[in-house]
Amino acid sequence: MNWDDTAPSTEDAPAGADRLVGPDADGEDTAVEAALRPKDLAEFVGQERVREQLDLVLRAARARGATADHVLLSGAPGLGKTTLSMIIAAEMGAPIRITSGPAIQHAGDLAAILSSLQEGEVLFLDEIHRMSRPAEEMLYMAMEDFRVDVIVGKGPGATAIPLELPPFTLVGATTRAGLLPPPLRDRFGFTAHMEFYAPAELERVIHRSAGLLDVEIDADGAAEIAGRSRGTPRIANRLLRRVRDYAQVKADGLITREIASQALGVYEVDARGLDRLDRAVLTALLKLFGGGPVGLSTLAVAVGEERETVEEVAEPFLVREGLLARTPRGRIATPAAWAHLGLVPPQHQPGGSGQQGLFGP
Ligand SMILES: Nc1ncnc2c1ncn2[C@@H]1O[C@H](COP(=O)(O)OP(=O)(O)OP(=O)(O)O)[C@@H](O)[C@H]1O
Ligand SMILES: [Mg+2]
Repeated sequence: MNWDDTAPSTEDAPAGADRLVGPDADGEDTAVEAALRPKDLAEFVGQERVREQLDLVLRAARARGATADHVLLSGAPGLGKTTLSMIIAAEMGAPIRITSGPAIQHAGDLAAILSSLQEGEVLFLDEIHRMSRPAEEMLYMAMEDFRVDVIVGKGPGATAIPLELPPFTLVGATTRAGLLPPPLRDRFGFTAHMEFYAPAELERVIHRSAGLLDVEIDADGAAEIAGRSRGTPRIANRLLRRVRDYAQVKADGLITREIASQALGVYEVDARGLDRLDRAVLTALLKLFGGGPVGLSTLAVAVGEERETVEEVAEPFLVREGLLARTPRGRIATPAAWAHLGLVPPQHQPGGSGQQGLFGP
């Protein structure tokens, strides 16, 4: 049993990975994302500050005829980190090599990759926070001095053979910048913090994807999907595909506000982007516990889910949306939660417990 609330979850098969509004890529996403990825900075929607800063970094490097500084991309899943890494390579006219932290368990794995890089190449290291310690230490030196020490042999006879590397650009991506050791974080010349997207930006993502997928959609239809996409382009693209199916089967193909709303109703994604699990958690909190405070375990039992599922799959978005708050005394619902589910909070009488409306006579 895991009593440590701050322990990172195992990320191999995240609970809720099959949700329509889940932030992680599913099999279908993987197949279509390549086609929907913006190819250069100009096509990349939103993230104005990141785009402007990155544009300067890349332009300056190009003007100097140099390899760009190492870049760290941090942000929630589905916000465009992989996409940006490919854009960095494209903008630099450089090839890109793609690997990930979990794939590099031994320092030797990293040495093999580093020593085969071409000059100027972009090395994309996804989930960089999940690299092993020895590999991480090798990376420090590679990033700073473009050199690695390859250890040959074992025990007292082991020797370190220095190996020069061509200059390269490391692009690291992480959903948890806080887990990166400071010496690693400090070796990046530029860190881009990716934010959730505003509805208007998601509308642009949706119109762009609709064009590429040859789907007809009007402005209101795009706005309706954007409002349910939880600030995440990956979710926007996924909802667009489901609404397209509905529009083809049930209507003439054109996505209007009404069609989008009906389609996402079928998939139980509500006007604010909550799905069935999110609403079950909120409903239990409001109806069974008068809005809380209630402990996580009790809440999980009430909705028939694992504690971790409620905590890691449902709660982050509910907290972000200001519908639920985690307090030392337990989970509580905010006034916005009552309003969203169309329920009336129990009367708060002076000096009363606040639960009399539900539990009183
Ligand atoms: N700014 C953007 N403009 C247009 N489309 C975008 C943008 N950002 C992301 N997308 C689209 O969203 C999808 C997911 O993006 P991407 O794979 O880059 O996310 P990620 O941050 O790498 O996610 P993960 O953390 O799961 O690896 C892609 O299909 C991409 O086309
Ligand atoms: Mg990615």
